[in-house]
Amino acid sequence: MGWLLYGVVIATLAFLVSRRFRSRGSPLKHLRGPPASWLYGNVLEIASQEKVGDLDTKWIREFGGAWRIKDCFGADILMVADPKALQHICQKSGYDYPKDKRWTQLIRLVTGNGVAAAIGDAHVRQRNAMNPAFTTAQLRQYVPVFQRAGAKLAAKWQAEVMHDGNGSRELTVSKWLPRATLDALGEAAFSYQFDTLEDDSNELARAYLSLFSNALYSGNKADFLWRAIWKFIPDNVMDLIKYVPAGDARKFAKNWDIMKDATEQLVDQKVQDGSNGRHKDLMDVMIETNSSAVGSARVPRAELVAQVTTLFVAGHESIAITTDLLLWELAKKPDCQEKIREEITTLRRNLAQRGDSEYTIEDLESMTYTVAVVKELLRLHPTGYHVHRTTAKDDIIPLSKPIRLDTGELVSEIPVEAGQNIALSLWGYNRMPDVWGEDATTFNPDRFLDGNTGRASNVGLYANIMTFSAGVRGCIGWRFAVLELLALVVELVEHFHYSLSSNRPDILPVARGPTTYPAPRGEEDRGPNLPLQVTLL
Ligand code: HEM
Repeated sequence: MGWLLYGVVIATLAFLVSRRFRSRGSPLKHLRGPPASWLYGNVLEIASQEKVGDLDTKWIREFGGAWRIKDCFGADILMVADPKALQHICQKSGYDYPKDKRWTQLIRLVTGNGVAAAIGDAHVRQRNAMNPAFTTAQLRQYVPVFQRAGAKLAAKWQAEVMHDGNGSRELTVSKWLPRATLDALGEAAFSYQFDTLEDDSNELARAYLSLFSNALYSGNKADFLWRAIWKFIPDNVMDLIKYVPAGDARKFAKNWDIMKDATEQLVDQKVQDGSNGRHKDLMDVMIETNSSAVGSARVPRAELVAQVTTLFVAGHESIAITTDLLLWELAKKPDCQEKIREEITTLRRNLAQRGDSEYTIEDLESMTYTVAVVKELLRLHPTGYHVHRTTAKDDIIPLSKPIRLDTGELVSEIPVEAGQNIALSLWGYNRMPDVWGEDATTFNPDRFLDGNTGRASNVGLYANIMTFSAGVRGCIGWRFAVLELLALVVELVEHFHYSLSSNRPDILPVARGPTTYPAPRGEEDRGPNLPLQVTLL
């Protein structure tokens, strides 16, 4: 029954969509782009490319910093990697380039109507309620939490590698990292102990930990067609989609019910108890900011709950996967591990001299080589490799380097109509030879020590990279993420040496879902899966 409904809706809307796009005469019609099927456009090949970014690399080489790809049913998507275009869209145009409706709908299904899905006034209100939880003063309090989570994971790995007595073992590091980052976020955000490193039976933790695999491309092509028509469905009708007994919606709805019920209880308890004299966690700050807001600036309870689920979803797997990728790069570079260890030795010595056991933001940021490694990793491996936007009004997007149209004409700007979908290639920009030089695809942390932070300036939120996107919809947790990454590197590199697994050395960064992840060749469809040989030093 569900599939019948699915088929009828898709067939009807496909007809409408194709008429709409054929009749419009898009201003993108002379933009060059790859060949595409009418039904699936280029979206299927993006989800099934061998390595994330293979296509972006090919397309940038062929067409320059902006090109046209196709969505399902023949609709145009403007794809950009050009730094000036990204600055214009993300940093200079405020809310003129909102998220593509398909993505906000998907996010609403997964996390409720929190800040990542909210648009317009609701977004401003939610961002304002969240901002005070990410100030330097607040971040200072989260650093010891990151340190404890990393140390606990290191102890776990130590027990694992000592299990058969020889101090070296192949570990699937990606199995453990999301637990450590979820535990850290639980404590920093809520003073809540998930303790998933000890026991993963907590229902709420399981709901969060299984979300990522639910969002992967399962090989069901109909999901792409289904999502392509969401753009044309009014929001109140979309709210009923979770009841359609087919596709992603069903999986997400089940997860959402668990997350929502448990999170409501947590939020209500927090509102009632306050911080009770202990350090304020992220949620205490959000609740306090909200209770002093008046009228329409106040975030209603349902949004507050969605806010929390959003933070948990946005803030744990992203860091876990980035750490996977970081350990993978380090496993290929023993000299790099050694340099990091030298800085950790200095850090521990300084702490001992001060009589401290906990490090601070300044301690972490003074580890210049380690910071350069984290920057370089974030540049080479942006977990969210594409970000999707649309245009709220007609506009002209400037380019830093002209591109050639199919007429042969060279242009330095692209006119766009209201409602045009745009894919921002964060991956493409981060690896553009025009910006990063001829070694753009090489892992070389020294570029950040040599002051080569890219030839385009003031792009993105950190280190001139687009990994955290930018502007009003840029990542609110970017500094939280960088500090947690640094703390994890300290705790996980100090006593362990990493090398590639001799059984499965061929690791691919794959793109089966909205975020990339590492997996051995042949095991790409199973989600993050990084085996490394871990040796206790
Ligand atoms: C390495 C880790 C992370 C990466 C690579 C990352 C990346 C991103 C990107 C690219 C966006 C923009 C998405 C879009 O425009 O569609 C984003 C948004 C967001 N991120 Fe992160 N993020 C990371 C960690 C975190 C953490 C730790 C938190 C919170 C604790 C967080 C919270 C958010 C939120 C709430 C948004 C939505 C912002 C809005 O729409 O106003 N992220 N992130």
